[in-house]
Amino acid sequence: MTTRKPLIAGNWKMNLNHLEAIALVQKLAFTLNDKDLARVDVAVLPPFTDIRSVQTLVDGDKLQFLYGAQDVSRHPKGAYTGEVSAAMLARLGCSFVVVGHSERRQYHNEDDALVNAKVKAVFGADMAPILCVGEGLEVRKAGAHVEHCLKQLDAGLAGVPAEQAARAVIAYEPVWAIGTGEVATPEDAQEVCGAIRARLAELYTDEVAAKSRILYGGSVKGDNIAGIMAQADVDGALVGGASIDPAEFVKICRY
Ligand SMILES: O=C(CO)COP(=O)(O)O
Repeated sequence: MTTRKPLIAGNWKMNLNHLEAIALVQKLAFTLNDKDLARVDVAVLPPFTDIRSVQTLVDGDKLQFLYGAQDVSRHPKGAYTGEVSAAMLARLGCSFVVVGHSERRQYHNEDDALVNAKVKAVFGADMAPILCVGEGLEVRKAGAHVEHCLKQLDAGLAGVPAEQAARAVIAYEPVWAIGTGEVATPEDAQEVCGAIRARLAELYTDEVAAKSRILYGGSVKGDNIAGIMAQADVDGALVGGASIDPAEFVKICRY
């Protein structure tokens, strides 16, 4: 049986100023010890402008943290004003890039084709995408949530070969649970995460499915993480609001 090391990733979104960002990483570094980091992978996902500083802290103090970005350009280079390429992020030591977050799908009109192109750009630069899927409230009420998420998964991974897919991190983030305080039940999280793993086995192989880490995201806090992590197919969490509060994030990492 493949054992998957849990991953707790903090998506800071567009929060914190530069000094607060540095202070947060320093607090996490001070609090999380080798035992914690042997048990779980901990990653922070700052805005682009803070990644270089996070890299300096991680390299300078030989911290065991991972880090990544919240978005990436689909283009490799060239005249794309305002864009940041996957190669640029890889050179900054990023391990992960969030792709297809519902906030980008919703506010920046990112469709499945763009999400797929970004997933490929991230793999092409030897990083791992954190591919987000998740349904809105209407879809859930209609009982079509599993189907909806699998469709987003299929589209996000279209044309991605098995050797890359095994590195993918998939995050199930129901839109109705993001920033609302309304966390999914552990059973809800397991239903969709289990379906995602079964689909990875169909799309690729049992081995790919067994290796891929599947996260839950949406109102994860220190007092609800344990039940979610107890589920067979939940390998970690993508944490928003609680990830910029060091005490709360540490509590989550120590679920
Ligand atoms: O969107 C999320 C992480 O990507 C979840 O955000 P919250 O934890 O604030 O609900």
